[in-house]
Amino acid sequence: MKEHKGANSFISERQTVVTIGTFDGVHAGHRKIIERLVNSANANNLDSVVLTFFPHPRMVLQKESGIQLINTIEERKNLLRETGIDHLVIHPFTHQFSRLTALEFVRDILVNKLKAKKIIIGYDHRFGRNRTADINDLKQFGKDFGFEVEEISQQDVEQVAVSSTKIRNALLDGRVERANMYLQHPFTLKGTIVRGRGIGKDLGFPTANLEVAEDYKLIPKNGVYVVSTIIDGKAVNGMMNIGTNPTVGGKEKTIESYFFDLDKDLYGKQLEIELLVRIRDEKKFTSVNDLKVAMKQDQAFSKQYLKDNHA
Ligand SMILES: Cc1cc2nc3c(=O)[nH]c(=O)nc-3n(C[C@H](O)[C@H](O)[C@H](O)COP(=O)(O)O)c2cc1C
Ligand SMILES: Nc1ncnc2c1ncn2[C@@H]1O[C@H](COP(=O)(O)OP(=O)(O)O)[C@@H](O)[C@H]1O
Repeated sequence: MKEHKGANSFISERQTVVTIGTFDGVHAGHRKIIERLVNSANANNLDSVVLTFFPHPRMVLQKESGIQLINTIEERKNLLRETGIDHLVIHPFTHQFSRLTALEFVRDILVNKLKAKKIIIGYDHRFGRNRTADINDLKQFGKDFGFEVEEISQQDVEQVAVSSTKIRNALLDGRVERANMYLQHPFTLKGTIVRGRGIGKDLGFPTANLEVAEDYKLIPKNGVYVVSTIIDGKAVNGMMNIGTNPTVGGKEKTIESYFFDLDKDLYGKQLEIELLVRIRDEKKFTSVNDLKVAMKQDQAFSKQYLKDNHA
């Protein structure tokens, strides 16, 4: 997969078949559409192109919406790489870009830059300034400019939309097993290990604090989770707490993990941590000792869960 930082720097030998979308989560439904794209490209001797926008249009046009995405752009890129597409075009979505008319978008971007011979698109897709154009306009443009339009049916579009929403809702509810089932891969949190308040070691459970740089990344519901990651090339399991540490008078929301059978300085490391299942709510215990007891129970639960489900 070749990555292009915008349609302007796109180069390909052959003409292309293009699909347009956010593909947040790159879940089962997205994979079906992308499979159609790749098969169509192969059958017609075309290159397959996914055109996506970043920042997400709502991050630019409705800043206050506080949009939360399942994937950061980096994660989305890595997941799309596995699907076998030839090109990923990440076009910068700016106010200026949003002012392009439908004609300008089709002619200048899809036809002239991306060399589209075919476009696979949802029946309800709208585009161009103020989203004025629809799929019938696109079909008419196709006649004018010589490309074909393949429509994704209402049923298929709804399935995709529903599952993105379902995944977000499941994560916000802490139902990560359910989310992972829809995703067909584990939901992850990726970031840098930073210093906390240094209380963990005293508790007997040193916890690596994960700082996620992207403010638009969806963070699942507060609580305790069984997790898995790779540290220095080795698979490591552990348990994570997302919350404010009320027992020790914390205020800020932190994401911290204790990893089993590991004793290593992790400060500054980049980790991508898979969330597997939620164990319980975060609680305000009456003593640090009660917290310790709970964490020992969490550890026992996690190990049993990993044994049963993650051998
Ligand atoms: C598995 C796990 C479960 C936790 N559960 C709770 C909890 O229920 N309530 C709470 O106040 N803190 C909880 N914590 C957070 C601890 O209070 C935290 O690890 C400790 O304050 C260390 O913070 P530090 O790394 O910033 O020093 C939990 C941490 C882990 C790793
Ligand atoms: N098994 C482990 N799991 C998590 N962190 C560990 C482990 N062993 C050592 N560490 C180190 O200990 C640090 C956490 O210790 P802690 O006392 O909780 O301090 P802090 O408040 O800075 O997170 C981690 O960031 C990591 O560098």
